[in-house]
Amino acid sequence: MLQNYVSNTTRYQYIQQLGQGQMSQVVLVKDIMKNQLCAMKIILKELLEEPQFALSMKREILIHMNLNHKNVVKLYETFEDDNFLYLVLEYCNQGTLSSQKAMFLENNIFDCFHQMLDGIDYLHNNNIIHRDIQPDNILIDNGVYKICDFGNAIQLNFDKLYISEKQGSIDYAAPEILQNQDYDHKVDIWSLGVVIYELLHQHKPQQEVQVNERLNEDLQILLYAMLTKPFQQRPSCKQVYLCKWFKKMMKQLKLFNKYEHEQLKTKHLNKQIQIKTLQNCCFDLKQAAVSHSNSLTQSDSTTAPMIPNSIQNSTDSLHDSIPIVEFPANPQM
Ligand SMILES: Nc1ncnc2c1ncn2[C@@H]1O[C@H](COP(=O)(O)OP(=O)(O)OP(=O)(O)O)[C@@H](O)[C@H]1O
Repeated sequence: MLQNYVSNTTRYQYIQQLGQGQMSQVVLVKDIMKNQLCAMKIILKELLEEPQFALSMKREILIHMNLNHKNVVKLYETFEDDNFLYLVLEYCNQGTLSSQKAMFLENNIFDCFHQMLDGIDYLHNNNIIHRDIQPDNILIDNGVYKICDFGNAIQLNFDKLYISEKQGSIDYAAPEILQNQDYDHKVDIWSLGVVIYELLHQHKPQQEVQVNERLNEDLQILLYAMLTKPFQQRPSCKQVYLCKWFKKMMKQLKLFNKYEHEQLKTKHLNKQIQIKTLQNCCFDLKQAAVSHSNSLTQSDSTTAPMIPNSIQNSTDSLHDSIPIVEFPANPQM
């Protein structure tokens, strides 16, 4: 039967069924024009008469079609005929994270962890909260982890920072969602924390989170932080990138940590500003000292100005501690 649906569209050639969602069929097709395999999600249009589902489909398409990131499944195009709505997606040849048989241990969890974080960080930077991060919604293609299923996602307006709509799978949903409280993008950090916890422990965290004490201490700290119930205290994506375990792992694997880079740049800049401020302050003091000594020795203009040692020492010690800083030529000197 599915073969007939797909043959309605001449561009896509049916190959086989990939899976079945609650409201859709997903099939593998070949895009004849691009000579490329794609996953096609086929939705019976009758189902769109249900307002909640229609809203979720609309959101899914509107949000998903504008996304472009390595760790997010691409939505190539959508079209419809009399009976069906079609979503043509990037095909992921290893199925979902939930279907993986591989064991995840401390030494191989980072690969999947940082890829999912990269995808979530991209969404958050575009004001999108996925709200349903769970193993069924992570697809894998040649070892690349990709977030899919934007049916629960929401794009925040600049004026609306907190929402209270109940969404996502209960098992992975943050406490603030389950308790009908206001929430923000940190709900995705909680869900990612549950996914990683589950991969490492083979069960979901209990009410009182207990991380395996044999795991690396810095990873334990990170998991506890991600699974912190008050979301104000839970880290953002950026804070996860900047935690000790992540920085260490990224360095070890020679991966570029953009937030660490940014942090170092800011630190360096701040030091330069601090030095320049201090320097200017020193120059002012030197000027003051010059004027002061001039006023004391008005009758003897050849006397060298008295510059307090403490000021000289302070500039010397700054030079010692930060050798990279170049002092600008100062006409007052
Ligand atoms: N891009 C893809 N590449 C490969 N397989 C896919 C792809 N998209 C979906 N699948 C397969 O189809 C199954 C169903 O897809 P999906 O969960 O997106 O449907 P759904 O209708 O959104 O489901 P639900 O309503 O339960 O969330 C997935 O579990 C997966 O096995």
